Amino acid sequence: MASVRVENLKKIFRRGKIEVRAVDGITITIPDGQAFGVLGPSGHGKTTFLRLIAGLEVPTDGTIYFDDELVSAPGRIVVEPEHRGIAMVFQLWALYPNMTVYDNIAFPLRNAKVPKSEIDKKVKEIAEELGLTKVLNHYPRELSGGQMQRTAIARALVKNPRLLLMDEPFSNLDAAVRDSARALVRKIQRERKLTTIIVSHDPADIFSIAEVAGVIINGKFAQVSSPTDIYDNPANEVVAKLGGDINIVNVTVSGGFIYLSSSVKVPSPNPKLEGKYRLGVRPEDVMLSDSTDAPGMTFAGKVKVKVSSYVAGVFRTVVSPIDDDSVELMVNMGGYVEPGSEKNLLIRTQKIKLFDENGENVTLSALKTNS
Ligand SMILES: Nc1ncnc2c1ncn2[C@@H]1O[C@H](COP(=O)(O)OP(=O)(O)OP(=O)(O)O)[C@@H](O)[C@H]1O
Repeated sequence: MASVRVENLKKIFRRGKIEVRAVDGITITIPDGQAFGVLGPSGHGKTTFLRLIAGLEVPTDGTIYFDDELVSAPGRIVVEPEHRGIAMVFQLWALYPNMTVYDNIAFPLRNAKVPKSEIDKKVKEIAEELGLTKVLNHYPRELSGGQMQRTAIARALVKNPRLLLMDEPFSNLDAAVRDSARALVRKIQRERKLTTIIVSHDPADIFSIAEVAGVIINGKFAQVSSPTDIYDNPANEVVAKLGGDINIVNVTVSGGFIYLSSSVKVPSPNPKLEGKYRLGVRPEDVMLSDSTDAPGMTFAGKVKVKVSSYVAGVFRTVVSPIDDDSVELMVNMGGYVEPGSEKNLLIRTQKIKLFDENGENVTLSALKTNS
């Protein structure tokens, strides 16, 4: 296993006269044994970052070390990808359909010209570890979904990599098997303490596997923290949206209250803030009730239900303050709520976030005041 140390890493692509700064000055250390997740929108440098670590791209600037060994330097690859001890997984599902489980797992070893007897030993060992011994002679079409996943993982791990790199590994799986695939990768990563970097645009991939996550925006890490912290305390509005569904509404903060409309308000978490902000609150931190209180929630005012639709196990219900139709909030409800009905809006105020005009999270910032 290895630690990965990246210093001031840059990759600039040139398309004619246009420069694309795919990776724009990343410095990070991923300790030995850690599962590190890279979350980011499409086209913001996730794959390029991973390819630089793999040695498939030459850095424009900056250095990469595996432990204390320099592997990439400005303008040159010092250690070739095949000598880095890495396994790369692009899609967990992608087994070779015309090869047996045995041959699928043996493939990377044959490629590396490992002697036959050693291949046999290693394939059998990893098959035993992953419960595949009985299906070594089966073809992928004869496997259950779980066996396919385990075969793909066995193939990634058979060379005993010191670093596992995964690029959107679950994107081709159906929702039902995706969860078990994530759980399996997490279990194996934790058991083996295998340094792992997983990149995805899907927060569920990152949050279910990574111990530490970095959010990459425009080739830079906008935030590096625990997944929980990224979800609960996003550095800015873009990170907040990448982390999951969030209501964002324009608000006025005045006299210690945040006004969503003139009649819907909650206490401000920061008495120093005054003026116009954008409020962020996740659907699970808002509820509708006939009562004005619920544990941990604050009554904000009266709202009218606009739409209630069933999505993935919850009724996504859109409401507006009764005195301002232009403000909309999405609330997750356990049952259908009749459009047109009036309800009390309750908000878990300790979970709200306030963003300034630059999108920065100023919820608890003592320095930023607009007075
Ligand atoms: N070989 C290349 N030549 C020119 N531009 C490139 C090349 N590879 C990537 N880019 C550009 O660099 C930027 C970052 O691309 P990258 O693939 O790293 O993003 P990403 O976050 O992985 O996106 P996605 O999730 O869509 O794969 C994009 O603007 C992309 O068009």
